[in-house]
Amino acid sequence: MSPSQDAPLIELKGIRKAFGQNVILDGLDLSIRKGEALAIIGPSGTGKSTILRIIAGLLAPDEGEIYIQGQKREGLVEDAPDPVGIGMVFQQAALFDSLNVYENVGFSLFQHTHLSSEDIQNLVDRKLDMVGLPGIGDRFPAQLSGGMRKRVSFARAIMENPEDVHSRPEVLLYDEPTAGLDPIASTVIEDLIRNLQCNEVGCSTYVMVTHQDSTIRRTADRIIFLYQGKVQWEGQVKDIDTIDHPMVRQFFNGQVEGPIQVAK
Ligand SMILES: Nc1ncnc2c1ncn2[C@@H]1O[C@H](COP(=O)(O)OP(=O)(O)OP(=O)(O)O)[C@@H](O)[C@H]1O
Repeated sequence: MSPSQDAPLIELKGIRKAFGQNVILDGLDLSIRKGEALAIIGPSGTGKSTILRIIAGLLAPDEGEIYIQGQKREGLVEDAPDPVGIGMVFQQAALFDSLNVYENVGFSLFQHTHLSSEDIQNLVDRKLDMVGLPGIGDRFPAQLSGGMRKRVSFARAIMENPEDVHSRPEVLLYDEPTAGLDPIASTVIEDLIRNLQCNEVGCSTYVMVTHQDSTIRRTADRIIFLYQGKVQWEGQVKDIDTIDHPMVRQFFNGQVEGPIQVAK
């Protein structure tokens, strides 16, 4: 294997990020390989979403270097495109209240393609089927439950432009995609994330931030545990019930007492 094939797809080196006096990431190193399903876990407020925003090129670190496919990123993604597409699935993305589900999910296709309404309708129907919500295209967001709105947002986030084969990002960043969903709806989304990962030509890469035990177990291969600005533990999903790392045990057992300081 040549060195470039062997290189990580994404590499963060010595990343430091503070908001005011509050140091969130403190010399973070992280490598992500092509085809990996990585979960970043850790207590609330430890900087998991901040890492996703830095990887996506939406937020600049104060210090440190970011390499995408071996190429050093200068500035933000808006300054220079990355050599591979990196997409972020914002689960909280609000739907447009004045548009129905069909118009919301097909929004980018209406804006950026010349597809017919019928073609867009078919593509939207397929995505709604995938998120387990067939036949709701005519409804408006106000007529949906909170969980249904999240799944519609998800359907919109994974909509691809069939006129542009490159519209599908090679790396997807998921920020708490199953938060607030019931266990069955969570399973639908978890399976979908896994099924979307691999196709005939290979496996794409994703980074998952989640607090949901089922989502960690069902969507991740590798896990990093973040606390106090650094990676405290790194391992495989299969290790989480047997590893005796005190922070990992406290986290999965939901214990108040332990090395992780609980904000009271
Ligand atoms: N733009 C910002 N300005 C000021 N502080 C910020 C900003 N963005 C994030 N923070 C702070 O940085 C810290 C880390 O936030 P972040 O959202 O990355 O944590 P998280 O681990 O994803 O948390 P959670 O699990 O609760 O979603 C928090 O204390 C947050 O208040």
